[in-house]
Amino acid sequence: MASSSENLTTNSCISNITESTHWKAAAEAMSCTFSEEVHRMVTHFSNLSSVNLDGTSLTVGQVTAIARCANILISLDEDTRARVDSSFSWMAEKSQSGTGTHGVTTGFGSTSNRRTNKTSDLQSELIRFLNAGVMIKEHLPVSYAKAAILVRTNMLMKGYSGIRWDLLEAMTKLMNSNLIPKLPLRGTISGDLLPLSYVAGVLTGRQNCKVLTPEGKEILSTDALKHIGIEAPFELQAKEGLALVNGTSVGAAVASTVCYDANIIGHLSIILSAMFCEVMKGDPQFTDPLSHNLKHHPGQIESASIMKFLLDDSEYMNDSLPKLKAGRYALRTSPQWLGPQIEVIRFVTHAIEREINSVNDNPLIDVSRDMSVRGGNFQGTPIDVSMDTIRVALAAIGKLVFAQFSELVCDYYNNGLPTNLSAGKDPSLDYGLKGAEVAMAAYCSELQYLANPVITHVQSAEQHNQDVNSLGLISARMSAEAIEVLQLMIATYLVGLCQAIDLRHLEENLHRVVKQVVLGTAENMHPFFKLYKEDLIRVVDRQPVFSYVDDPGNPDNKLISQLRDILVQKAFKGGEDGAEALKMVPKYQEELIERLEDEVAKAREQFAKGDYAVGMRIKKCKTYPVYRFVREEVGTEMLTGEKKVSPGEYIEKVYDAIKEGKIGGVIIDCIDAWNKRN
Ligand SMILES: N[C@@H](Cc1ccccc1)C(=O)O
Repeated sequence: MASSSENLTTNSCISNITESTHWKAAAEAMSCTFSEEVHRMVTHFSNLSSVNLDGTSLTVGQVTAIARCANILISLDEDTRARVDSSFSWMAEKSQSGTGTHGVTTGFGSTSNRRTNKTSDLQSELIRFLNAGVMIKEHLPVSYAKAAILVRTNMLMKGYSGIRWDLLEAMTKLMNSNLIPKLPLRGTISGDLLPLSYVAGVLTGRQNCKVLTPEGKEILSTDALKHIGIEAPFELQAKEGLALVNGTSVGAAVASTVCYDANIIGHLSIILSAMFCEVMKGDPQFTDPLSHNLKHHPGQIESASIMKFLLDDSEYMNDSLPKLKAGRYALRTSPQWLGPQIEVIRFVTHAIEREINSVNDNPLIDVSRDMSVRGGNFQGTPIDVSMDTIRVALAAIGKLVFAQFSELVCDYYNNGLPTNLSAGKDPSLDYGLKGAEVAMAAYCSELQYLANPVITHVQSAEQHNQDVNSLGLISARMSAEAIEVLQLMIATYLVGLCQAIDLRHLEENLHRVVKQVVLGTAENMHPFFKLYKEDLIRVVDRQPVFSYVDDPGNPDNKLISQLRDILVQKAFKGGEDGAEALKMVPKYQEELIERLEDEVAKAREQFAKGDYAVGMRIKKCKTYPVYRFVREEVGTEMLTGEKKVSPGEYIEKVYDAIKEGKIGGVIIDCIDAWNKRN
């Protein structure tokens, strides 16, 4: 993705590039499917062992991998060295010539009317006064700080900032040794001046700037520098302080990880909607391409196509058990709902990928034109707008997950599954996922609250010099929080879906036994009963197993009463034979009850031991990787009141596995064939 805009920001003849070139590059970067892009992103993330920074080709997958893994080696692309060096030399020369360059020989921001020729001292003072953060209780998580340094280094490679190569090398060595400057969590508005000033503080050996070791120990900046072979801290030269701090790298780094996770969640929610259709025994017609092609939104079309692919020969769609007539909106319109969200996620991801490969410094040095240019690329509006927007999409996905989960756990909607999805023998002592349902509502509410925009909260700052400022990092942090909450919802939902799949399996096994008992008992009665076998089977097939199976011996349960009714009706119309058969109905009922109690109990025991008369449908489904992940890779089982394991114990395990990045592979396993098919 980044590669398609490659060179648009490094070309020395930038003025020759027309506006439309960039729109074209942005559009062309979207020419593959969302799935292909997610596939590539996950592969970047999972197989990364090294990254060579050249200022143009960094991806959100790479940033996320480096944020989260300690052993990815970062190097600087030697081919870019000449341009970095020449911008530094240009600045060094000009700083002596007495021309006023903002932040080089003048003061900063609203105070740029001041003048000095002590260019090095000015940069030290910049870092000192920007070290205004507080880190006693909280600081920016180390993973984000590392990603921020990565993104900053990448942008400095572009050669418009007037910074020494040695400083870039020092930043790279710090990252490779996992010695990460401690940055404040809060205090940034447009450019990430405050947090980045602590990176500069470490490089210049400031005593208040600390570094965190891989073991989480806090060490002095000077000790960290010694560790990477730098005995004397750097003395910043003209413009170098500004080059380090005046930009969007921290917000862009956090936003990169948000985009990575959002792509995974966005894609997963398409797969989970198909799985929802399977366990609900929904009608898959909602995936028919006609609807989607006629609406012609690419995200919707792709979502529906993936769902159709997953459902086309799904074992759940092909059995004889009752189907949902028309799914509710959370199922039937899931492609319409998810399509726009993945379009937003994609668009945002591309914007963030442009940002991490952009020049977001000020002032800029154009050696080719022998001038510096004052502008405002530190303004992180692309980050704020992207992160505000993605949060709305995340909230909408969460809403869908909530709606699907709510249908699934309620027997009024779930097409024959037990209420609360409780799987125990005695529903009065098993409330299944009721607690998880409550938690889900809490998560969903928090997520919707987080969807509020940040950009509407801008204050005019720094004596009205920064009278609009983008708050990119704040918005990225809020989005990272939204991701956390949504991941909790997804983990909870996954446990619910797998519970439902196991219940369908139990249902089938019990259904088989009930059918045998109903017919077997009829066989032993009056021959008349045999004539009505089909009717008896129809009753068994239509009546959901879980509506009677917890109390199979109760003569008033729905199965027994319907069987009795049908036999009585038929007997009344059956002449002499019927009259005789009618007398047998009480006996049939008595025997049926006795055998059902016995056989159902036995079948339950057998099922609990993993001895299945009817195999697992899910194993033959294209969504099986999801089930396998939750049950085998994570290590969970069907929950029952009898087993004493609480839902939270399993949800936590699933959440943990998601956090470890394991769900990406599950998505690839599910849609690999779909990707290849295209
Ligand atoms: N971001 C400001 C520079 C600045 C630095 C430090 C404090 C205030 C302002 C600019 O480039 O215009």
